[in-house]
Parts: sequence; C-alpha cells; structure tokens
Amino acid sequence: MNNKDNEEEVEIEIEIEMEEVVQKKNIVRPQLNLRGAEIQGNYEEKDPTILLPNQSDDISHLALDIGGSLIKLVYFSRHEQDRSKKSLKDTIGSSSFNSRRNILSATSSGGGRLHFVNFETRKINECLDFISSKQLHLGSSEISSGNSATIKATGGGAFKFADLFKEKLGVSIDKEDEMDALVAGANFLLKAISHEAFTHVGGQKEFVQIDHDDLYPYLLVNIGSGVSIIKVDGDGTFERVSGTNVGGGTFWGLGKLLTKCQSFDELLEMSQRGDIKAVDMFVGDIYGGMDYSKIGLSATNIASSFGKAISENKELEDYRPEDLTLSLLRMISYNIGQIAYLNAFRFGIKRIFFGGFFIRGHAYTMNTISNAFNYWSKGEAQAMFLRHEGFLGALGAFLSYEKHGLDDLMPHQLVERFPMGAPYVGGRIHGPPIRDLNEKITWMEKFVQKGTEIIAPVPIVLKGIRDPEGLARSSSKGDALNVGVLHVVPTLEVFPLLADPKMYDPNTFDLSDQAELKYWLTILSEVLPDLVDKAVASEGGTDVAKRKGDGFAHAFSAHLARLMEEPAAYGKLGLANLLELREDCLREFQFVDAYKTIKQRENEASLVVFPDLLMELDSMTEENRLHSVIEGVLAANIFDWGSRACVDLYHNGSIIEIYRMSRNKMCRPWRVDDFDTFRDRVLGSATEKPKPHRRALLFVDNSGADIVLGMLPLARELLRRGTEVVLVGNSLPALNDATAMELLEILTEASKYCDILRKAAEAGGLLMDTTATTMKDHGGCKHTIPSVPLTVVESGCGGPCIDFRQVSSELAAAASDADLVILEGMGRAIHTNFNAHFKCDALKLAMVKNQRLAEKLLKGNIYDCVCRFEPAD
Ligand SMILES: Nc1ncnc2c1ncn2[C@@H]1O[C@H](COP(=O)(O)OP(=O)(O)OP(=O)(O)O)[C@@H](O)[C@H]1O
Ligand SMILES: CC(C)(CO)[C@@H](O)C(=O)NCCC(=O)O
Ligand SMILES: [Mn+2]
Repeated sequence: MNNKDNEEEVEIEIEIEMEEVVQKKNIVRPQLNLRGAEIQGNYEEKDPTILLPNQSDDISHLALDIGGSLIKLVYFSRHEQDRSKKSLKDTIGSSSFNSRRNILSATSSGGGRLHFVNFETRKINECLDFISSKQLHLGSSEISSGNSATIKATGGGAFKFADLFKEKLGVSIDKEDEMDALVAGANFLLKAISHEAFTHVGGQKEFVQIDHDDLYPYLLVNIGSGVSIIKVDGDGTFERVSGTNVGGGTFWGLGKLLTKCQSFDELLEMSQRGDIKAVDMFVGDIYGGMDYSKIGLSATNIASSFGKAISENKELEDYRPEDLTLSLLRMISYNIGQIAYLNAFRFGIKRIFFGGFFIRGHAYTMNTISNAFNYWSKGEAQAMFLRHEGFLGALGAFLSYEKHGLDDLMPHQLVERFPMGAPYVGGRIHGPPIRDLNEKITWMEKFVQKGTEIIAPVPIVLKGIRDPEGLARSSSKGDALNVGVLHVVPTLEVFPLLADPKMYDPNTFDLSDQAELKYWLTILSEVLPDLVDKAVASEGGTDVAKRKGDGFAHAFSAHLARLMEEPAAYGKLGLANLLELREDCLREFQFVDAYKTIKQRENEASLVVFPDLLMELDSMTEENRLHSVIEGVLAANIFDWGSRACVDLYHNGSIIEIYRMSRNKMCRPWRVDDFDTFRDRVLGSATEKPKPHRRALLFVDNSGADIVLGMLPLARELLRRGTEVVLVGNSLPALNDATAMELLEILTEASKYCDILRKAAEAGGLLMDTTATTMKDHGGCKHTIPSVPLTVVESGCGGPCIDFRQVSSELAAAASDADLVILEGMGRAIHTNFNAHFKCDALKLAMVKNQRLAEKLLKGNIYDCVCRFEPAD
C-alpha cells in the first residue's frame, strides 16, 4: 500500500530529462527513461519496491501465451518520436534523390520494438502488476464501439484466467488456438530472423541459415510443461502428430519433489554439479562391466535411468540432489529426443526444430536431445534449436492481430539490441524513495546494477567434465534470457550493389572461433577505462557524468563477461556487432557522443593545413596527384581512436606531426597494392581516355585528418574528373567516426577553401549561397569545373563497421546510379567487407592498425596499408 502522507514522493514523477538519444537506424530509444517510475509498497520500508519505469513508449499491441508453467508476453512499442524524427535530408533541404521515400518513411515508418518477457504462471499476479504498471493492456487493442479492450492470448491459461484478466485489468481475452499460434510464431521466426535456428553439437552452437524457399515440411517439437510434436507443411498448414506428457513440467515438478529446489534455474544450476553414475544403471552394471556389442550397446551406455536406486539400500536423503537432478534432466531430454526422432522418421522429415522453455538455452539439455536424435537417426538428421524458444506461442498470438505492423517483415528490417533492462523479468527492483536529483541517479544506478546482476553469468562452470556418454557440460545463465529487444525498422534495406546478397557475410573473421573472440573481448575490456574517461569528459566531467560513466563501465563489463562465459549468448556475433554493442551501451547511458571534443579539435587542426595540401596537389601531374591522393587517404587513416596502438601515438605528437610522419613512412608497394589497376581505370593510357565513373559512394571513416586531409582531397579529385560524389557517413556517432551530420559541417568549412568542393556541394544542394566564397580555390585549377554534384547520405549505422544487409533507404537510393564504391578504414574495409563483392568497381583503402590483424590477414605488420581495387565483373 502506498503511504498517503508521502504521496508526493510515492507518486513522484522522475524528471531526469534523459536526452533522448537518436538510436541506430532511425530509431529513438530512451533506454532508462525514468519518467513515471513509482514507489510501491510501504514508503517507510527500507527498500520499498519501485516499479520498472513506465517509459514514454506508445505500446501498440500486447499478446500472451499462458502455459501450464510460464506466462510469456510479447509487446510492441513505438516511440512517439519514431514518427517525428527528421531525416538528414530534411536537414539539408532539397534532396537530389528519393525524397518520396523519405517522406514515406518519416510519416509511416511503422518502426518500433518487440519486447519479450516471461513470468511463472503460479505468480500470475506479478504478471498482472507488470501489465498494469506499464499500461500494456491499454494501447494494446482496438477498442471497438461499446466493447471493452481485448488482448490476444493463447495457451490453456487464456481460458483458465480469462475472468481474472477481466476483473483485474478490465480486458477481455481474445483466444487464439495454441497450435496455430506455435506454428505462426515458428514460421515468423524462421523467416524473419537471420540467425534464429542453431544446432548444438559437442557443446558448440552453430547457427543455421534457413532457406525460406526450402523450409517445409519441418517438425516442431515444443517442449513446454508437456510436449507437442507438430508436422508443419506450410503457412497455416500443419498437424499435431504426437505429443508426450513427459516434458518440462515433469522435470520441474519431479525435480522440485526430489530436491526441494524452489526455482527452475536453481535446479538446472544444481544439475551441473551432478553425476549420473550415482543413480543411473549402466549396461556395464548389468553385464558385469562388459559391452553388449552385439546390439550396439557399450558398457557406458545408460541401460536404465534411475535404475541404480533399485539395488542400493539407500533412501532419497542418501542421494545428492545434484546427481538426482542431472539424471532426471538427462532422462527427460533423451526421451524427448528419441520420440522426436521416431516422428521425424515416421514422416520422413529431415528438419526438426525444438522449442519451448524447457530447453532454456541449456547446453546439457540441448546436447542430450541432439545426441539422442543423432544416435537414432544414425547421423541422418540434426536437431535444431530456436533462440526465441519459449516465445513461439506468444509471438503467434501477437501476429494474429489484424494490424500488428509486422506484415511481411524481412530479416534486414530487424535489429536485435541487448539493453541492460531487457532481460529483466517481473519489472520490480528495490530502492530508496526518490526526492531529489541525487536520489534519482542512485535509483538509476540500482536499476543498472539489478540489470547487471541479472544478465551477468552464473559462474558455475565445470569445464571439461564429461559424463560417461561424452556430453560436455557447461554453465547455465541464471535468470537471463537469451533474447534481446527486436527493433523493427522498415526503412532498412539491403545495399543494392552487393554482388550476391545471399552469400554476403560482413565479418572477415569469425568470432565463433574462441581465441578470436577472447582476443577482442580482452581488447575491449582493456580500453574500457580510457573510453569511460572520454565519455565522462565529453559531458563536462560532472558528477552526474561520472556516475553515468560508472554505470556504463559496469554494464559493458557485464556484457563482456557474459560473452566470455557464453559466446553465443547474443546470437551469431561478429566484430561489427561487438563494436556496435559498445556504442549502444554508451547510448543506453545517455552518452550522446563521447569523442565530440576530440573530433572538433582534430577537424579544426586539419582544416588549417587543408589549403596548403590542395596547393601542393595542384602543382602535380595528373598521375602523381592521383597517387598522392590515395597515399594521403592511407596515411591519414592513422587517426583512429578505436586502435589501441594509435591512441598511444597521439600522446607523442600533434595531429599534423603524426600525419606528416605517417606520410613519410608510406612507400609502395603497399601490403595490398592494386593502385596501378585503379590508376589505369581512372586515367587510362596516353591514347585512350576512359569515361569517368558516373557516381562514387565514399564510405568515410574518421573525423579530423582522416576526412579532411584524406577523403576530401580524394572526393575533390573525383569531382574534378566529372564523377558525382556521395559521401556516406554514420547515422549515429561511433568512436571518432564522422557522422553524416558532421560531414555537412566539415564540407561547409572545407568549401571555403576550395571552389571545386563548393560548386559541387551547391550542385548537390548542400550549400545554398553560391556567392559565399571567402577564398579562391588554392589549386588555381584552370580547367572548367564540371558541375557534378556532391551530396551526403547517412549509412543507417551506429557502429564503426558496416553491414551491407542493413543500410538506410537514402543510401540504397543513392546506390542506384553508382558505379564505384570506396570503403575507407579498418572497420568498413577490413573488419567487415574485406571479402565483400560488389556489382560495380570497388576500392578498399585502409591502414591496418593492429599487429595481430596485420599478421593474420595480410602476413604483414602493423601500419601496413591496403589498397584493394576490384573492378566490376
Ligand atoms: N523460470 C522458469 N520457471 C519455471 N519453469 C521454467 C523456467 N524456465 C524454464 N522452465 C521450464 O520450461 C517449462 C515451461 O515451458 P513453456 O513455457 O514452453 O511451457 P508452458 O507453456 O508453460 O506449458 P504448456 O505449453 O505445456 O502449457 C517448465 O515446465 C520448465 O520445465
Ligand atoms: C496440453 C498442452 C498442449 C498444453 O500446452 C501441452 O502441455 C501438451 O502438448 N502436453 C502433452 C499431452 C500429450 O500429448 O500427451
Ligand atoms: Mn505452452
């Protein structure tokens, strides 16, 4: 009960105006918006409960799956600002291409976020509180004339608890058939999410790319309290062909009786310290230590689960609960795997997906099911698991809304994020009353801490311990879910110039390689303190900023620790995702742009020497100039706050000194050196002058010298040869990368020193005033300047790499006429896209600022350069 005397505090609106941070890909997401947070219970209590903040999301739909053991919630939120956010083009004014699409995306983007939460069915009141505190039921339904609000629900509880929902929330339940919902959910996940399904063999997850055109028939084995086995032949075409009542409820129920464990996860955790030899009867126990090889059984095969208990003169108390739990888990998992195989065999089906919360992402369970399946099918088929395992029914119910906004979603329109609050189940944390700013921050810290505890790994690992059947055991993850928040961004598109989108994989190295992942996690963790300092300084180093910095450090370390423990926790992860996770985590703590001051300082310093550089270039022959411009891009790429080695360099010199040093060290041949081919394509021979490229897309990397002394002179060179130039910048800050917005500012300044850039920027609609020149072009270039346009577009990215499967619609539109793609920098040209093929000419330019990467990829050394030119086929 709320304490009336303290109503003000109790009902306090928390007003930390968390700057709403523009998130990746046109999404606005206030992660820790505390507005509407409310203390519940007795204010006098030391730690009264505070409900999870009611963020200013516009909840559009809520759907439930109320099963025998768990309630699953899926809800969709749309932030108010999703619809009002101005695109870069709105800022620039008239756009040379695709204004229609931008207007469309700004007004009805249909974007939002899909959240996944679960509760225990026996604690249904917690679930009702959660729904009511976040008002999920109100936005949820179309309240048609005279009728009360309705929400879609499936599972037995949709029947059993309909009256309770009516009474407590005033909503009616619109019942969806459970099997329909399971199948709809599974079909959606398999089609819309890139890495939803995975195999689990020998303790290793491997993600499976599902071919949408070759999905049916498949067998869906949903392991909830009980087990349903469904043969799916198409969208909405299926039959429940079998089931078993020995399922997750059996494990949880029997486990509880045998061990007195009070939570399911505790039970799983305990099983990790168990030994099946204590309870199970082996073939060897029956055959005096021998194999029964005639029928293919070895002495170490389990002959009878729990069979050992017959002959031993022991009571229940004499057994270790750990051993009982493991035997039980093994018995039930194996049995389900075997029944699934029999049904797959019965219908000749090769693709089998296992879902349901019994699996719980638990390695031992998945290994056991896989082994049973593999053994009985003689290796003919492999069990596959689903990341959203337990949410199939709830998702299916969600999709049954007529207007759920997810029609025909494609994988490239979904981006999964892992904010700290996401896995939080139940929505309650404990904290002191909130009276002033200081206490508000404390509250936020508490929230963060709670989130961190929840997603931090449970450090119970018995690495290398195997049971007699060779099943590796690894840790479970406490209360954490393995799914994040799915951001729905309908404006994202596949980059149209990818040669083979189906085969495209942005990442050059596979982080499923343990050593590779460990290396990068260690680097990220080592550079974290420096990043925190930068972030705090970027916000003026105030106490608030410091505490936010602590929060960020805490949260990001927890992500790293979790990934160290459980590499596949966040799905298939490439370096691009890992680096973006860091940026995302900064944004979660409202750090808008950690490198802002550094970027500004470097831009200013570089612009000072820009005119001299142009003068130097213009005194050269065409060929020398082209070489010098490319060399300049490579040399200037040394400015990279993402590279540990370079950051050390910066302490020992000014920007311009380092740039000069870097240039002086440049000598050809570069480690990868296709310059001559590129030169021939651009300049041709003495007798034959080739046609210039029509339009070049320049994916720029860093602010400062990199853009000003590297990429701008290259852009200028192309413009001067009659090639239209589109500079592509990040949508959101990441490290010291130049964002699209910053590119506009930099161009405005640079144009003051260069007629070519100025005229082109005017032609591209970036600059309005044609007469506003303060200086003549220092190059004294005498040719008439072709009036090809220079424009800027945003990439759709908020990280230092680029995944060409998900780019902004602006960029996709700009690509339509382009015949040259230039990728600059380690993130975009090395970590990602080193092996990417395009339909048009591609030039990849980067300095490799990491010794290990240089050795591994190029058999070279740190500071080696890559100039890779790949003409269109
Ligand atoms: N935190 C948890 N609490 C309880 N059970 C859990 C938990 N996590 C996983 N489980 C397991 O998942 C099972 C429930 O899975 P799921 O939610 O898919 O089924 P359900 O919908 O509740 O059951 P049914 O579909 O048979 O009605 C439990 O019986 C238990 O084995
Ligand atoms: C009864 C349901 C469908 C409820 O989800 C499920 O628990 C189940 O499939 N049980 C198995 C029942 C059987 O087929 O023996
Ligand atoms: Mn169910």
